[in-house]
Amino acid sequence: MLKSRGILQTFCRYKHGKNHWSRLENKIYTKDRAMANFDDFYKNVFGNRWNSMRVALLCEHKYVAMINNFGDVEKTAAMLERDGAMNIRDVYNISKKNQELKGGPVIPKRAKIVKEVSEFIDQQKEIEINELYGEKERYHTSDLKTSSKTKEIDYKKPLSKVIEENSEIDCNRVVNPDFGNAGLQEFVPATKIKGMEDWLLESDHYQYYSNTADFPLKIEMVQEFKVPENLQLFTYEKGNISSFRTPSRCSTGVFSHFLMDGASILPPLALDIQPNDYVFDACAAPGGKSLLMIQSHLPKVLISNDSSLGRCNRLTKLMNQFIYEFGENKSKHRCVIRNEDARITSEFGSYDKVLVDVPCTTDRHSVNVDDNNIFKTGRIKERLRLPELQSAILTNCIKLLKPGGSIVYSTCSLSPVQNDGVVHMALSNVFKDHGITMTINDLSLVMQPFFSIMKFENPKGLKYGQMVIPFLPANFGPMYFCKMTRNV
Ligand SMILES: C[S@@+](CC[C@H](N)C(=O)[O-])C[C@H]1O[C@@H](n2cnc3c(N)ncnc32)[C@H](O)[C@@H]1O
Repeated sequence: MLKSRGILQTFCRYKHGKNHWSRLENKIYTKDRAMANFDDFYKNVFGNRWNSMRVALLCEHKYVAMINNFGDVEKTAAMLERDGAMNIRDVYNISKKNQELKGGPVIPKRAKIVKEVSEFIDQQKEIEINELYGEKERYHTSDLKTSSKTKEIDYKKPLSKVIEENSEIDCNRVVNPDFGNAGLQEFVPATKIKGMEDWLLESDHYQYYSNTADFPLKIEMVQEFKVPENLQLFTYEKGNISSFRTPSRCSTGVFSHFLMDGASILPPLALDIQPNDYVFDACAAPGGKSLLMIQSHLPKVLISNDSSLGRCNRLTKLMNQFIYEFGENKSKHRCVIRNEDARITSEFGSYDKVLVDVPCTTDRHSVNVDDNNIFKTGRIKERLRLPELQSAILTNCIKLLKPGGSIVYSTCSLSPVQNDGVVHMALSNVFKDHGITMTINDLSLVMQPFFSIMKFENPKGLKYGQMVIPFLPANFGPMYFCKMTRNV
């Protein structure tokens, strides 16, 4: 009797409990919310191409293997070659040579689509601002648009004159007081959407791509790019979905190789670190990109910084697993782990190279894993504030550069707001607040030899940076990165 009651209770729990199949079927998982959000936003940005990116994001992720120079290098290289992997430096050099034999690379063009996208977003913006804030706001927004259009900056003028005139433009503008001093209006601050969080989608409140740059800007095409001699990075060719062996312990006790998203190698490589450079990795944890920079043996000093203590601990653990005697002899490896908010680091003018790999919507993670997902209902404000956080980190990190020093900004998001939009905001901030001007280093030419192993977004669709997009035969990314150099 007792036994049958137990069975009945279990049955009822199963039938009516939270794990009942009908409940599970109807449950909206956080990763589904993330996908619904991306479907809404990215379809408008990428059109039909979003469908193939979407499939790739949901399928198995592709990795590259970085050989650990503190382990048994030859043995690991031989093992990877035996398994059919190719050295990325060889792939790059051969592709480059082939391009030259075919008459040289095609000079890429930018920014046609940007205009179309921005026009579309402008229309959206008008409609949505009216809906959210009423007619009064339309008056302000259109006023702001006209005033910024009527007074264009002449970039050939001396900097001091430009600053003087720029401040005059600011004074003449009708700035919407509800939007703070955001003259460029890239996005509505998260504080302005209080109470609307439940139904807000990404594209409902962000406004980006201000076509008018109210700062002087030079764009230079980078002509030279090299994978450093000390780095041994291996990949399988496009279409080959073999996976790498699990790293094993070497005779020195460290792991043989490190597996990372293939597109993640590009931001630190784009930095083009030179021997004896002082390097700052602003958002370093869990540490893949810092590890790559250490493996190149190029930096004189690398400060690997992260604002999260827990993640700094993960970073230290990673370094101990891959760098021989890291804990005992940090000075030998010239790598220092620091736990600081990169928005307030104040070593201004100190670094030759800075990497800013910011927290973002981590698109691939968000559509696949519920845990630690930024699309959780409780994290809406944090998510909507991301562009503010990203631009504050980038703005401060630009100030850490020596004149002539370079910075690479990167995200693993497809969102134009978090990518070109944040770069635009930071360029505007450093000019307006500190008179710092930057040159965009356009990497679209030197990235072309990577086309044989990764899928890149057409530079026409981007304003400042490059982007590796998810693609089934080469399922890396997404990874956006933009290189800039501080003018003297
Ligand atoms: C995308 S992850 C960085 C990944 C890392 N670069 C790598 O290659 O492994 C972003 C990191 O930024 C850190 N972060 C967030 N806000 C920060 C801030 N204000 N200053 C410094 N780090 C921050 C997070 O703790 C997180 O570890």
